[in-house]
Amino acid sequence: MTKASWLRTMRNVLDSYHSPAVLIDADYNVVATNANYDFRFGGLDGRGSAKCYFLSHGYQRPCDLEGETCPMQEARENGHRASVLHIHNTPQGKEHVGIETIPITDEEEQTYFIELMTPIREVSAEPIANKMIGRSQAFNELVDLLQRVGKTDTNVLLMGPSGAGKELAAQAVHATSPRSEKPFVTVECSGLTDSLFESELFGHTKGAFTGAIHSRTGLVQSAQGGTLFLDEVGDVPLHLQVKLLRLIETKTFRPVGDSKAVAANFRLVCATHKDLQLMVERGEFREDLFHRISTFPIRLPSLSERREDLPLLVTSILLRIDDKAPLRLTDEALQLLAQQPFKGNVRELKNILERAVVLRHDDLIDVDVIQRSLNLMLGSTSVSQKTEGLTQLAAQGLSIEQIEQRYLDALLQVYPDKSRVAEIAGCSLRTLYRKLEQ
Ligand SMILES: Nc1ncnc2c1ncn2[C@@H]1O[C@H](COP(=O)(O)OP(=O)(O)OP(=O)(O)O)[C@@H](O)[C@H]1O
Repeated sequence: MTKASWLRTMRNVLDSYHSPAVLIDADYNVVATNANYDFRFGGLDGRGSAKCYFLSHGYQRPCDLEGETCPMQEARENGHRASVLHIHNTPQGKEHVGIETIPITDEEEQTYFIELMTPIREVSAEPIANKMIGRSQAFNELVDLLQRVGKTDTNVLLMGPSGAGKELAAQAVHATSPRSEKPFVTVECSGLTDSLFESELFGHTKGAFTGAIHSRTGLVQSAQGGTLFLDEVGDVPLHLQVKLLRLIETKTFRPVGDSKAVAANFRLVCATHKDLQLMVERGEFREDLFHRISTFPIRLPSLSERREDLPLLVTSILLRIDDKAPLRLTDEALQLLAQQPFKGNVRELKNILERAVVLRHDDLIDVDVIQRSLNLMLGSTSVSQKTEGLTQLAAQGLSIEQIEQRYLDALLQVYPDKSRVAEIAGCSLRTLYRKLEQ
């Protein structure tokens, strides 16, 4: 077979793939593309060939010399498939793409590589209002893990500081999974009291207890076929953890008041900002449950570990706040933001920007407005002053519940908006109302 006819055959092979695919020679030249690649990425544009690193990234030299992993090099060295996550330039802007590189040889024993590309839709490298956003190395490593585990049915434990995006990451795992067409159900574990735990999770029959006028479907049943997301799993009290363990181990549950066990079918994703391993050592979290839920642990980077993403996040959040007005920050305003420690991560950034939008004079937000927005937060030190004497309260012999009530009362005196209070207290609005009723 001549080289030309071998290449023709390879084009047919590429066309048999549903995803964008290219054929690359050992010298980084893309020598053939399939129709899907041409449609999404613009093709070779009449050129016989082009360097893969130039086509995908605009680089003048191979990716590894630009500080990125080159899947082709790995495939060449190991002689088997290699996969990485890259950000590619496309006619639609920068896009996260999963790349799988397969080494092959032609009849003259020359090595070529087939590269299959899977555009990753759950995240974005461009400012978009409602997606998980980022471009930094730390973010890309996170996306790579979410994608890999997303395709399986493995239990995932998302760890990381508050406001870093654990819930968004859980949704990305679900959206990547074969269960994506089924429900994604969140269980807010903080604030689940003894009496609520079972009826919330497992549901109850009519008349199961006083006040159970109707039967009720539990969250586990609602997640049937889909993903059950246990948020703040570290907040489940020790004596209730055994019930969770039983559910996870047996994949069955019994609605309150029902004698029959029901089969549960869900994929488990948990999240926590607590150090569960330390809690296990202290006897605050069951070791068997910890091992069950942490099959695939993923640590989310804090915002300070991915500061390069700040400008992109700012644009996306401004778009989310108002997609009609072309809101922007001056360079000086962005610099002031970049100096903030962001202990509250993306959620804190969002709050600063929301306040700035309220305070702004026009669509270009300047440094003074950002400073005023930051000052408003500093002004809320009255909250910490009000809550400072917690240890004294404990010394008075008050229970955790009583201290919690005082904390919430202090927050309510400063913030009339209960959603804001729930956000600061780190619980859902529903949980806040429940606690206030108590
Ligand atoms: N990468 C991201 N891109 C865009 N928005 C983000 C990103 N990460 C987080 N956010 C936003 O920040 C806020 C907090 O995110 P999320 O609730 O997922 O954090 P969390 O880690 O689950 O917080 P907590 O531990 O307090 O529950 C949300 O409004 C979310 O949309």
